[in-house]
Amino acid sequence: MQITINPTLIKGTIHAPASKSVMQRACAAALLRNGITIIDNYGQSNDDKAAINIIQQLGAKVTYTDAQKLEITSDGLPKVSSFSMIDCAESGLSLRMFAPIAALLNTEVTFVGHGSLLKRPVHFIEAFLSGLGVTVFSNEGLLPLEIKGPLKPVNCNVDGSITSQLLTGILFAFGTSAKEDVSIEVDNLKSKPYIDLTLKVMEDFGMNVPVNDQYQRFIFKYKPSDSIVKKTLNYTIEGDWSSAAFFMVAGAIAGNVIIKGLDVFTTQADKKVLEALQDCGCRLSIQMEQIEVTKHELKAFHFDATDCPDLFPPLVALAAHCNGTSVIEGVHRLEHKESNRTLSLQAEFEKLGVHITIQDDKMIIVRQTKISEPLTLNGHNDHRIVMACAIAALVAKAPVAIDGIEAVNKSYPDFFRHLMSIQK
Ligand SMILES: O=C(O)C1=C[C@@H](OP(=O)(O)O)[C@@H](O)[C@H](O)C1
Ligand SMILES: C=C(OP(=O)(O)O)C(=O)O
Repeated sequence: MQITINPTLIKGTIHAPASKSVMQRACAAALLRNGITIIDNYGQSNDDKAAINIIQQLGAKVTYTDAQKLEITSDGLPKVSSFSMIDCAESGLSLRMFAPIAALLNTEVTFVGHGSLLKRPVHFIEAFLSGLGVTVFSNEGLLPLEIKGPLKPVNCNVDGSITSQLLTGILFAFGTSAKEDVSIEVDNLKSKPYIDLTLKVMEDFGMNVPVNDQYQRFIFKYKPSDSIVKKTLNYTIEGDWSSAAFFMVAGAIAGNVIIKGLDVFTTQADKKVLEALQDCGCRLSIQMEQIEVTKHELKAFHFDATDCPDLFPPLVALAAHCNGTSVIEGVHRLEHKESNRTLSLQAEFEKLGVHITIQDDKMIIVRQTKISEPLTLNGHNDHRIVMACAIAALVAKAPVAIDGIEAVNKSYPDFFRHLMSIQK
């Protein structure tokens, strides 16, 4: 599907969608909890739907209540009736988080996926799980991934340099099954705040939470598990800073946006977008109930996105409108996302007259002359590239068409409806 964005000023209020990072973790935690969990403000993106389907496959009962909530009933142990196919759609987190959880079973399960997930590596999941005695086969480092446990938690080592998502899954799996003190050594962990988020959700769900020794070691102290059914847990999914970042940038470059529904005390990694907005000189008002961003003369900024890689696309759209040369660090984190985001951002922003060069781990972004003819951008089947292009198009000199806009369904199905609602 294609959309054409005409350059325009914007003004209005957006309610941030539910965080898919929190929602998918809450699904995992509800599966591993013995009792009923009622989820309010549940996510409805494709990644959220993938996690809901997966926990059903792994034995949880999920119903949608009249009060627009999600009720999840589980006896706390993943289970499958016989050979089972677990479909992660395009969600990297669902694959990497549920693989160690499904490995707790002694039944064979096969993880499959679609679209961009078919190109994302699984060799590190294979290496880690087979080191723990799990039988694992991949398709030469790609999906499908066959797993047959049972995984037994023992002292182990995991590489955190490509992604934090596998560690998230290991923490959930160990938190539910450790029968003695165990520690997980982690090398070179990236995306650290996502691990804070995992520990926070584990705590909220009453799980056995490990001690975090400077993100290098996670130590579980044995807690005997009780088999009694716990009382119903009500859990609300907080708003998503990663999605909201696009509209904050839109306010900074093209008018005025108020964003509601965000927790300013969150552990979400992408709250760090506020630092870039502060540095570039837009007008920013941060209150408990809302964040307001208003257009102003913008200057170049320097930002380290190593631990919040999803901010690259919106921050490139911001840098593209700043005077001077902006630098964003953490380029090595971009290769294994829905597209190779370094290449996608370079290709599409070049068409908009923005020059992006790479120096080792740094992305250098320089605004050049704006192109005054209508042009067509490619979304690279990557939701964040589509959203970055759409925001940048608000301040182009001519109409900009964007192909493949359905990719936004992965994280933010309402993105274009929200964007239309604030165009003046
Ligand atoms: O745990 C999570 O919810 C996520 C972790 C990050 O991935 P990496 O740990 O691979 O950087 C992030 O990019 C992804 O969108 C969501
Ligand atoms: C990379 C992303 O998600 P995931 O890795 O969970 O597919 C994302 O949402 O940008």
